[in-house]
Amino acid sequence: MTALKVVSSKFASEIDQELMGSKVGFTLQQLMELAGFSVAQTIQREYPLEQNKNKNEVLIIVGPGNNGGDGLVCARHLKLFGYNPIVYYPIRSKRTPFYGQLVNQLEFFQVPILTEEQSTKWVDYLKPEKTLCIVDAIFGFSFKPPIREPFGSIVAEMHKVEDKIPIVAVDIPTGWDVDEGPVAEPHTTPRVLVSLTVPKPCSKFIKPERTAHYVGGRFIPNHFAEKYGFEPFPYQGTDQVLKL
Ligand SMILES: NC(=O)C1=CN([C@@H]2O[C@H](COP(=O)(O)OP(=O)(O)OC[C@H]3O[C@@H](n4cnc5c(N)ncnc54)[C@H](O)[C@@H]3O)[C@@H](O)[C@H]2O)[C@@H](O)CC1
Ligand SMILES: [K+]
Repeated sequence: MTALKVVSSKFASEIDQELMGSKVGFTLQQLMELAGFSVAQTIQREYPLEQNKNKNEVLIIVGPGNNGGDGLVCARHLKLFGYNPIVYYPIRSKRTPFYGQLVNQLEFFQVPILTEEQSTKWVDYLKPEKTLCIVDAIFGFSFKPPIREPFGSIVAEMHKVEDKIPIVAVDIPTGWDVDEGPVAEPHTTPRVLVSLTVPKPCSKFIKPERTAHYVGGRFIPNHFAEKYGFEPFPYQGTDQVLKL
């Protein structure tokens, strides 16, 4: 058990900017690949296929920003791990051509992405007998409540099924205020939270008996963590995630 250390939404975005600034020089693509990979690795730890013989579907709900991008990457890795990911991507980002490339990769990997027509019936893809978990890649640390449509209705539907089908939240449980936690409706309560780089303050509101907490996105050196005032996480070996 590691002492929980958090950074505010303001620091989280500063960390991002510094990593992708001219001095350090990471690209968004590099960080997103590791972030999405770490979410897929967490799912493999929490819901191994060997222990879930008749279930292999994972519904990945993808939002319009970088949190959504992490979800697209996660879907590709899950497919490689032997899962059957299905992607629901209601508002496709045009922010950079990179999102289109991630979608092309999913098509290449034969990962289904719900069409506009299928999207109206996306809840039909939530089947407790088949769906291992839902990946909440809707919003991350740039979310500001109140939630706008169509995501308000989507989150309300997720909340209805969350006791039957576990939700794995990427970085922030969607609907939660990044610093204040589950203060607004609608919101979901995940079974698993994967904090990226370092947990955000809202993670203090998760209940350990309900939600397993992992940190992933293993891409910063120890001196950088210390500069932002948090202890480096003791990842083991080649692991991309650490259960807190
Ligand atoms: N260093 C890191 O930790 C990394 C973070 N990444 C991911 O990037 C995320 C942050 O990405 P972004 O800054 O793109 O932001 P988000 O993905 O959190 O969300 C931004 C999008 O949400 C919309 N939005 C915000 N509030 C809304 C509301 N109330 N209703 C409806 N739409 C709303 C915005 O218009 C924008 O399109 C992180 O949480 C993490 O998942 C990774 O992709 C890369 C590395
Ligand atoms: K999320």
